[in-house]
Amino acid sequence: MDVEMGAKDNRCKIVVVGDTQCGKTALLHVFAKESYPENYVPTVFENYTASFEFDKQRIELNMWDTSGSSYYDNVRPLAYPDSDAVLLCFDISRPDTLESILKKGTSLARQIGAVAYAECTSRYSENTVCDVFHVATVVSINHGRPPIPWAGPQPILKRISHQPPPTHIIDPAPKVRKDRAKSCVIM
Ligand SMILES: Nc1nc2c(ncn2[C@@H]2O[C@H](COP(=O)(O)OP(=O)(O)OP(=O)(O)O)[C@@H](O)[C@H]2O)c(=O)[nH]1
Repeated sequence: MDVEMGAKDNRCKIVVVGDTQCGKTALLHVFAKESYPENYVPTVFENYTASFEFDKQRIELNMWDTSGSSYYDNVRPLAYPDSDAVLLCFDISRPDTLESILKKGTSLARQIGAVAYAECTSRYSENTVCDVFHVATVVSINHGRPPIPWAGPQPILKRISHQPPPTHIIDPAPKVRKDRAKSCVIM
């Protein structure tokens, strides 16, 4: 996760990438609009905002939803400049989406120094979605450091573990819990 936090305004730009239909829009919709989108509408580019108080600071997240379609491979990178965090998403019930994001995203993750891994289900648990964005926020305001000091007593961060070195991401593969998790995020 690449993090460059504006010290004065606490504004973060978070870009969400991953294969088509892996659940990016649902993730953002649940977090920013507190509702689950029942109908699938393919995204080209979409922006969401959310503001909240975190660790006695006012945080404003500006979240960029991108298309997972290869048709937009050339325009997607236009979203990356100035981002504080890039969420590399995959669908835990579709291993091909993990392979794909690892192929496309591992060099990006290495380049930017990915720091955390989280699972969530937008459909069944808003809390798990909040976990993802809380960790993204923690890492952002910690200037890219993984959320170790936060991982203990706070249930909200329980699911979060350090991302292993990229070569270990697939082996062992993340546990598949099709009933609960849909979207997973490597930050
Ligand atoms: N069961 C389940 N389905 C989900 C979940 N999140 C998204 N979906 C479904 O997966 C489909 C795709 O979701 P989107 O969020 O639109 O996927 P996307 O990654 O934004 O897709 P693109 O715009 O094509 O890149 C939709 O039918 C959603 O209802 C989830 O957590 N659980």
